[in-house]
Amino acid sequence: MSNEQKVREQEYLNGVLKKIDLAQLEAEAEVKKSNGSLSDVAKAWDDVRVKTSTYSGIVETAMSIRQQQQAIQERQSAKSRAEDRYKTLAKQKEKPYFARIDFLDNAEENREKETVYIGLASFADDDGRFWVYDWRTPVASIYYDGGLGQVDYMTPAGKQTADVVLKRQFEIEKGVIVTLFDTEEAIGDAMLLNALSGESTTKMKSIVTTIQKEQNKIIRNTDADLLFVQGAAGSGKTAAIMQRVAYLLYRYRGKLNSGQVVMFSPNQLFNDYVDQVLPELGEQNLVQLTFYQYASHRLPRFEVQTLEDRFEKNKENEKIDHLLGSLDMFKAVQAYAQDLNKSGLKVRNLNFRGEPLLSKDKIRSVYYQYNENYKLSQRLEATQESLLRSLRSQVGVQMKSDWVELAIENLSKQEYDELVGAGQVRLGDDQINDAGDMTRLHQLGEGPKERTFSSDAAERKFLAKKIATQALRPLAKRVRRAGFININAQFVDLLRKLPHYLNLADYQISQQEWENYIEAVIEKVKNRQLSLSTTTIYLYLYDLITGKHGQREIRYLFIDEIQDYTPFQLAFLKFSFPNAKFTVLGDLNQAIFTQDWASSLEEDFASLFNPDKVDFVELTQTYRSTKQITDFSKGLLRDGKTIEAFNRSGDLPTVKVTDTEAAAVAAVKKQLQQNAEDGEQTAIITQTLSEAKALAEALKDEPITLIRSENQRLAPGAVILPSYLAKGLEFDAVIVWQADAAHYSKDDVRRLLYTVTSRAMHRLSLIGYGAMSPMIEELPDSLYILEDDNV
Ligand SMILES: Nc1ncnc2c1ncn2[C@@H]1O[C@H](COP(=O)(O)OP(=O)(O)OP(=O)(O)O)[C@@H](O)[C@H]1O
Repeated sequence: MSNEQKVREQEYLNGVLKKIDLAQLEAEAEVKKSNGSLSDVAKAWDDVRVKTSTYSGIVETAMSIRQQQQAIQERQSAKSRAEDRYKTLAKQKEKPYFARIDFLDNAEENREKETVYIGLASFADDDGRFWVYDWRTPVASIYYDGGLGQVDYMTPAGKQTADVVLKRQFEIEKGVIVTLFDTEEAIGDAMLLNALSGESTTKMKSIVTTIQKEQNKIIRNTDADLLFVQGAAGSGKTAAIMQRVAYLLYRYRGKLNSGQVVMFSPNQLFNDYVDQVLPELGEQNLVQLTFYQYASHRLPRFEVQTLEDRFEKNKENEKIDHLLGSLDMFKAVQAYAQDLNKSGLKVRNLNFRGEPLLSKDKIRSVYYQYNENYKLSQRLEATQESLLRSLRSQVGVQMKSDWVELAIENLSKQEYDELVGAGQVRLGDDQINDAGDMTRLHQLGEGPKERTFSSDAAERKFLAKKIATQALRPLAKRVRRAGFININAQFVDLLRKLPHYLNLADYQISQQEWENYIEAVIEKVKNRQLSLSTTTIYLYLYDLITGKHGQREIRYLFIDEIQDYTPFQLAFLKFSFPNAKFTVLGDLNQAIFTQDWASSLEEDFASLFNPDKVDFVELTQTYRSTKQITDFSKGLLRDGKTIEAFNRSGDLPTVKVTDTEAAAVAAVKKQLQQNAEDGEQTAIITQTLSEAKALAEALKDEPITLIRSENQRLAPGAVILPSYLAKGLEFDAVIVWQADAAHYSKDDVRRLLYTVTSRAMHRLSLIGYGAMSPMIEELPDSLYILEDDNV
């Protein structure tokens, strides 16, 4: 790169910065102006005359209040627009752009060379000249999608082709170009290497300057209803979808807001880890939650199984879990619910004063009096209406009953006043808040009013009606909430009848095993506990019976770590978010909950969508770890060959197996100190929580934080955490604890070992005691350094 070119680029940069300065001054003036006009409008409140003596006066007052409100709203939004612009400009001033492309647009006849600078946001001056283009504009796609020469890119008007003649990348700091280089590749390795060599922080960063071609496909996909991303650990799946959200919010600005984008993430720690990416890109955060949070929010009275419990304690029922998580099960629930249209609804009596007022039989006969063409939801609605009518007619019956008579006699003065509404001060002028209040005031007339009755009988009737209505109100509420349906009994009934809807033998489950399982579930339900798979079935059944339509306003749904979901859960999410387009990310090699059947997940889920609307992207290149760490972790897998390490070099992983546990703890301490000296943030990853606790106790003199629950915050400095909480996260250095034969020898923890080792960016140490893990022993010696056990 000639010096002359560098000087010219710096001149361009200076020009941009000057324009940004000007624009910032304007934005500042705009903020001030809107502040001023806001206070003018506020003062105008004094001019609003409150006229309440005549109806036209009230209407006039209401109109001027409304106008006032509108004026304030307009000024307020002008103010926040100006403030947003000011903030964006301030950010742009630090680093207005990071790349430049020169190209000839094949669509244009005279084919003049165009130059486009690409940054985090567009910047145009008052004359409409674009100095910088947002990375999400169609033309910016050229930068990510190819090297020099012909490149296709998508615009809202269709596919375009450009002939790229220059790609230049910049590092700008405080208004000065630090480095710049031309590249022929999509994104130069040098830039990527630079981006990847940094230290980890507790927050994920945006990757816009170095988005890779395959990731760009994920980010800009707008066609698919289901976009399935399969990618190795550290291949940037999460990074890509965070940028995808920013892209979608930009592309559909005005039609889509961040509240309509939901992400299901593996744990709360992960939510914390990624929550800066979108704000860094100038967008608001999306809604993030875990499946556990979603389910337990919907079932507040149940204790839904936690991650810890799911991972550590519930491994005995694999066959049954397989069945409960299957699409067969999903369809069986549907078929069962369909049959409830004919018979079989489980209801409970609606008791009043200890007696059934609306008995089970009565409710059931109402429910089934409608013809078979009714949907379950219509049937329920019609039943509710009918039961509410019965309750209303009960008011008349109850009014004449002895208990009401007694209640009237026993009324205290205060209760009496409350019932008749006597002595209450009517709405006075001092209580007028808005035009609605004023209209009410007009209708009520003025002054407090005592209620008088024409006769004792009239008074008694009035009181009796009030008392009976009040007493029946909780029952009406239960009817409205469909509280007469005995959903627990219904759920157990579903499990009992399941063999009519699917073949247990397909899942190698005997009748006896199934019955035993049902007994265990009944016990759990009595204690208000549900496993994650049963929770989903329970919710689905409930939604089918009550006709819940799901959250229609959600437009995009992201599911990270999809391999830990069951097909049932996914089908349920599709049902619950009927208008959402799905982007799901997974790595079958990191399936730590669902094990073997994870391999059919992709197919199962895709079968729920129109095949023309399903896209699949595979990411094989990994970015997180050094080549040495990636080669080691992929070596642990039976079929890890397709994973390609990015060529960033570091030390070989070390493996140390000591004779005793105490010696292994000492080795961990030593490694921790070494990492701290080298400025590498360490995570010690254990298999289970109890092991994490035990090790934390043994290391209690070290500055280290135990992360025991997914709801905890990720702390800076060294941490110790169980494997299932490390999902999706990354650390400079990882120490895998108990990496030995006693803990890592069965094949079912192979993926787990892969998952935990792939969390390391720069340094990986495996420490255990007793015998070496056979999974490590199988690896070629060249992949790691075996340290002897003298500490
Ligand atoms: N194009 C890129 N440029 C710079 N850094 C990248 C790029 N792609 C990914 N990375 C970085 O690589 C690391 C791993 O990315 P990410 O966490 O998105 O991977 P993942 O596929 O979700 O991994 P896992 O399945 O293990 O959770 C992150 O630090 C991310 O910032």
